[in-house]
Amino acid sequence: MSLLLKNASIITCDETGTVIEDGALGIRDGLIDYLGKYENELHKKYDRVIELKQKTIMPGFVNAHNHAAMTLLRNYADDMKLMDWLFNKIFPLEDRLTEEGAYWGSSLAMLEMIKGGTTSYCDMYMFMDKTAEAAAQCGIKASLGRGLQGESGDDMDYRISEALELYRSFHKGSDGRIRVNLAPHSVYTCSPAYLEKVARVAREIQASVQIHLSETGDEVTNCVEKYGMSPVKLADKAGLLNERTIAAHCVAVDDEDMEILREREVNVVHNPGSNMKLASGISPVKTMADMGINIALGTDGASSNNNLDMLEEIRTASYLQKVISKDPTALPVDQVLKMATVNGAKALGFENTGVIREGMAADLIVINTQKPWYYPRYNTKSAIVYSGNSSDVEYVIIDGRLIMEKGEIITMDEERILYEVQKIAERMSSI
Ligand SMILES: CSC[C@H]1O[C@@H](n2cnc3c(O)ncnc32)[C@H](O)[C@@H]1O
Ligand SMILES: [Zn+2]
Repeated sequence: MSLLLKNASIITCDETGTVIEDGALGIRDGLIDYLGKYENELHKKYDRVIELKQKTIMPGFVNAHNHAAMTLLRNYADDMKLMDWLFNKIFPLEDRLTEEGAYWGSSLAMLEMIKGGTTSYCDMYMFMDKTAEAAAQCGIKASLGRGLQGESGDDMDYRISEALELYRSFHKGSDGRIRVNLAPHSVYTCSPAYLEKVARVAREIQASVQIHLSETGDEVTNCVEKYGMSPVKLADKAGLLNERTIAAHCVAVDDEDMEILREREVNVVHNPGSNMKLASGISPVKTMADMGINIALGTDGASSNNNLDMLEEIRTASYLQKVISKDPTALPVDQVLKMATVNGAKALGFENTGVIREGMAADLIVINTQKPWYYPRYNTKSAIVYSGNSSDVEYVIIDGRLIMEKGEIITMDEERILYEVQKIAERMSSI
């Protein structure tokens, strides 16, 4: 079905930050086939026309670091430091996670992401075949990695085998909406030999790699004590760092680390909400972006954030860099919007999304900007970044398909997801 969206402000997130007022956007075969002012009779070329007066179209957000099924652990363990939170609360509860839990927890995350305007995301977790099923049902674009942790021996091979099985079954599935990556968790849960093995396998199949890297000062101190080098240097020595690598966090990085990340063309994912809640620190993303490193944005899992709201991450990212640099020009509107869209698409290897342009995939959201907090309208992009609400997202379109219309999710059963999740959470936490 072809679709024409008309009379909207269109934020393109293109190179020059173009905004088209009273614009029209045509969609055919999943792609944007018209972008510009409404022209007479244009509507006759499309099967359906949606009138969007006072509304704003922009690219869907790309959440470049998440653990979807962790919605099941939302509000389970708060106000703790990373290592205490992870090893004493999260890992033990995750040992009780089942396939069913992963499916419904992932579905809940997708429901929340779609409602907040996210059209693509990256995941590292367990039971990823179940997450892939949920993604296929939802229609969201997803880069999925089975989390890998290991020291040596058989154990490491069994997890990597699972990751390869996931790759064979789902990579480029759902009309290309699902990708599979390799996901070594971190330098503190994987031995150097294990990281080397993952790097070798990734090279063989040309897969993307995602890893938590230098999330805290403690991680760096322990790594230097144990291996005599920083996590970035260790990951580089293992052969893990290249233009297909997604490095989440990069909070505790020094000049040499950042130079390595730049040289290897690593994609860094900034997770300001999680970094603040776990008191991990503030990533020097302005410095890294100024060096030319591709910086994307992510929420991290719902247990360390505690939501999957990309608009909140956008605002937090901008404010945090202004505060630490004492420079209000740090991470201005256009830059932070790109981090949440086109930079994320690049990081995840989704080449055809993140920007509104003819020929690109129609991965779009419509925000109802006819609300008090968007007025007066001097600058639509600023209004969205600094005073917008994710609950104002009314339409979500992915590959030209309506996933949400007037706030109603079309592809998933919202009521059932909430019911199943509550049942599973009660079962998990009561054992
Ligand atoms: C092995 S699957 C992924 C693994 O990552 C854990 N996790 C979630 N958030 C973080 C974070 O901020 N730093 C490190 N690890 C994190 C999650 O609980 C899973 O066990
Ligand atoms: Zn994470």
